[in-house]
Amino acid sequence: MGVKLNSGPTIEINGLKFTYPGINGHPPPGSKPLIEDFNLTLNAGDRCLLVGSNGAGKTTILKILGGKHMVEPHMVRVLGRSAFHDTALTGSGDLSYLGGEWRRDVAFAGFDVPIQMDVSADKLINGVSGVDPQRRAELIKVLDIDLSWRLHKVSDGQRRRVQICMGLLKPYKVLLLDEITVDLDVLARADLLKFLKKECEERGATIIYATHIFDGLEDWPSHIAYVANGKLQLALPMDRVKEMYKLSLMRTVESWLRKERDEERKRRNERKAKGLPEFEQQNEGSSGDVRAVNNGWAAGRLNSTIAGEENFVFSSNRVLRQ
Ligand SMILES: Nc1ncnc2c1ncn2[C@@H]1O[C@H](COP(=O)(O)OP(=O)(O)OP(=O)(O)O)[C@@H](O)[C@H]1O
Repeated sequence: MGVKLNSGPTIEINGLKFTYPGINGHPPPGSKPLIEDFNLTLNAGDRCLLVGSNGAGKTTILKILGGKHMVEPHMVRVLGRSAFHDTALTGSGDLSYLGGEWRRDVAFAGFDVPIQMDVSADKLINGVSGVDPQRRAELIKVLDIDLSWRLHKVSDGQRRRVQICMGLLKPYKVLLLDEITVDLDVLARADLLKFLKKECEERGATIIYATHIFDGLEDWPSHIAYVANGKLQLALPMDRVKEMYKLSLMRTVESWLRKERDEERKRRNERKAKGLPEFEQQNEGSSGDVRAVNNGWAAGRLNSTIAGEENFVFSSNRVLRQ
């Protein structure tokens, strides 16, 4: 549930629209946006799971939030600022993004160090200045890191632990995680998730976590956001999801993705029957409709094919049926 440390939302996505630029740096003429009509509001303490099928747009959304792609400043506000235009947000460590290119490198003293190079965990982790020694020690313990590890000689999972430790050293206010736990063993993943939850509950951090791995996540998120074809299909507090679906998290998400896939197949067959190309031009056409309301809450009309024609407003701790 949201911790009332900050006044106002920590993350606000308002009518986000985004198209990847073509080779000339501009969106190809006539192309449909990859992300469209996307609205989401999160508060301090919220832990939002971002789910969706491969290619749904999760990484793109996280990268936009992380200031890696330019969008109009009003479309994405992190801690009340535009992540792309206000570089101090990431520079200060208030906003941290772990994913994408980060998977190949470790940010170290202003440089990106390839994670396979011959350098010790000690040098990397203790080489970052301005870090609270207690926080550093806690992270080393949580991730069970041996400081004598040399990055080029350890396993993928051990390297990943060092990398995650580096990414969490500064006490971020907003953390964007793009599936970072794939290499971790069950224990390391469970301990990390517990640490991240504590960060939200005690410090009021806000986390968005995009993942396909639901093991051990049952009681982790406070909210879940489901994206399909670049559109937000559903955004709800977890309590509400459990109440509505009465299934495990994995089975719930599975049911959404199955419906989405079946509908997509049906659409393709209909197109074929009409003599149209089976696959639509990328991001052409979409379904779902979500809008923001003025008081900073997000309102979502669930895609009728997913959960029936119902309207919900969610804040960090309650759902109102409209
Ligand atoms: N740099 C790029 N240029 C053009 N299109 C891109 C680029 N990166 C991603 N895309 C396209 O954007 C769509 C969404 O990709 P994205 O990586 O955001 O999906 P995702 O939901 O994170 O998928 P996954 O679960 O597989 O990681 C895909 O169709 C992909 O092909």
